[in-house]
Amino acid sequence: MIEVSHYSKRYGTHLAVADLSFTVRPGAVFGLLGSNGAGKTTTIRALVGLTRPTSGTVRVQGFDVWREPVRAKAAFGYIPDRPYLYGKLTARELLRFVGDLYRVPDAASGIDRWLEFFRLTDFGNELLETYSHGMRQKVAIVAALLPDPPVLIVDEPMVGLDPHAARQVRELFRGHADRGRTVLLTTHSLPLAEAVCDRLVVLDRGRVLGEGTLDDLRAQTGTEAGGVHGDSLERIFFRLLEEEQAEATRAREGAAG
Ligand SMILES: Nc1ncnc2c1ncn2[C@@H]1O[C@H](COP(=O)(O)OP(=O)(O)OP(=O)(O)O)[C@@H](O)[C@H]1O
Repeated sequence: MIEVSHYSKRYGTHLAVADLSFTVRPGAVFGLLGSNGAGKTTTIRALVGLTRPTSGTVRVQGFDVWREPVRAKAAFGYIPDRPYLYGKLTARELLRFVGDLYRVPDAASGIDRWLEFFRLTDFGNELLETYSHGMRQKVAIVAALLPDPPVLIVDEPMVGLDPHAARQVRELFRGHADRGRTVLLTTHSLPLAEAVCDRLVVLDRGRVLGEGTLDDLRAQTGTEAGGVHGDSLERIFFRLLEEEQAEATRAREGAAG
């Protein structure tokens, strides 16, 4: 379970996220969407304890990430957009380290299974500094999933993955939620969001433009109803941005006139 309540983050005078609230329940995949600079990574960084909220609270599995960081951090796996992996370790060494840290039972056979799943078995004993970007991304995904965390937090998961791996990862996230876990992801990939997310928040410049299921967003934007003929998320996303821009223009003209 993830609970974000009236979260705001200010960098100097710049308000990066303004009064954001949402809840992600077990069994759901929740998507955080938005343009560049919308505040997605800022929100993720608060959820994983890397930045302190200016105001509001963020909770993971009921633990306030700032007040009870160790308990909160034990409950989630985090896949960052640019994962840092120790280059002088092999993939197996890194994953054994993660297995020990989270006290994963029978980690060795889990590691074997994961390496095989991502076609990395032949490279398991190579140093991570020799891995390609996509291979590193796969290792970061395995490191987050090896402890089978109740909550999975993912920032831009598909960057650098080939189409086969991208499909595997999509199915992994859906499967994780379907086993009663909680998944939150940010993405620029509207097809990914459309394929796996139960609910979405669309952010722009730190503010919420829309929230809900795809059908809720269709209703909010007056786009076509759901089902096979329903509007795609892409059209809804652009409609929300257009509405926001039209409103900003009206406000500017009102202020000028
Ligand atoms: N450490 C920081 N110091 C100052 N401003 C920051 C910092 N981190 C982010 N920002 C600002 O906060 C806003 C939101 O940035 P954020 O990285 O959360 O966006 P994003 O939605 O993840 O964008 P993208 O899709 O481009 O990754 C931006 O205006 C950015 O310039």
